Amino acid sequence: MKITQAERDAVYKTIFNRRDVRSEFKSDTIPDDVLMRILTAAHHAPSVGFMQPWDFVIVKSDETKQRLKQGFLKANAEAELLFEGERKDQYRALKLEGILEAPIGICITCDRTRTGPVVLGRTANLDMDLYSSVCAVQNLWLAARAENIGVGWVSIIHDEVLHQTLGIPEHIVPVAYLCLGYVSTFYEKPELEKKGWLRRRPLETLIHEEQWQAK
Ligand SMILES: Cc1cc2c(cc1C)N(C[C@H](O)[C@H](O)[C@H](O)COP(=O)(O)O)c1[nH]c(=O)[nH]c(=O)c1N2
Repeated sequence: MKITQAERDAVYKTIFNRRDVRSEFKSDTIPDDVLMRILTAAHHAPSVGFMQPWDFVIVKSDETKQRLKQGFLKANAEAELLFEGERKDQYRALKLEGILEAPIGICITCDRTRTGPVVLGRTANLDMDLYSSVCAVQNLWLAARAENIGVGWVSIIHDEVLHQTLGIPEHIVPVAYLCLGYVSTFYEKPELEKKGWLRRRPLETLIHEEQWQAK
């Protein structure tokens, strides 16, 4: 199957216009068939040895979201202490999650035992299963963008909060907690860039010919 030029352009358009969304969620429900398309895209991510180590925990209730929000507030208060001076003020002014506003939360996990102790491709580096679940996150993020649905990754929360709140078994790793919803707007640039936190690095400073060079 050959990808046409228009289809190629649509893929790049989706990649370049994907954003991390925190503040612009609308309360509109995501229809089940749309959610299933997005989850199916996540489930078609590459995985080491075709291990498919992911599960998807879907969060819709206010009660669960409130508990997760408390977890965020605690972790965020700890995070604030790590920044100093002006940077701390800047950090405090950022909104870094949309847990309550987003109609749906999805926790993508990694079952490190899924296909037994020896997995094709995971023999030299055991973390390949985690990387596989991250591939599912990215597929979900891009598929959601193609559906005009925003996604925000909330990592300022301790794993134990996700384990306890979502009943995730101990041997399963919560890889990502994602907030999903239709949005009022997608920013053209990363919000952290827009708000002066960091800028995109020039690509040419990140490309190394043959050998890694300090740049
Ligand atoms: C692993 C990981 C974890 C997080 C994020 C991303 C990733 C990949 N990002 C989003 C991040 O800030 C964002 O991707 C960058 O700022 C670039 O912006 P765009 O995604 O291009 O809009 C993110 N954003 C946020 O507001 N709170 C968070 O806890 C996190 N955590």
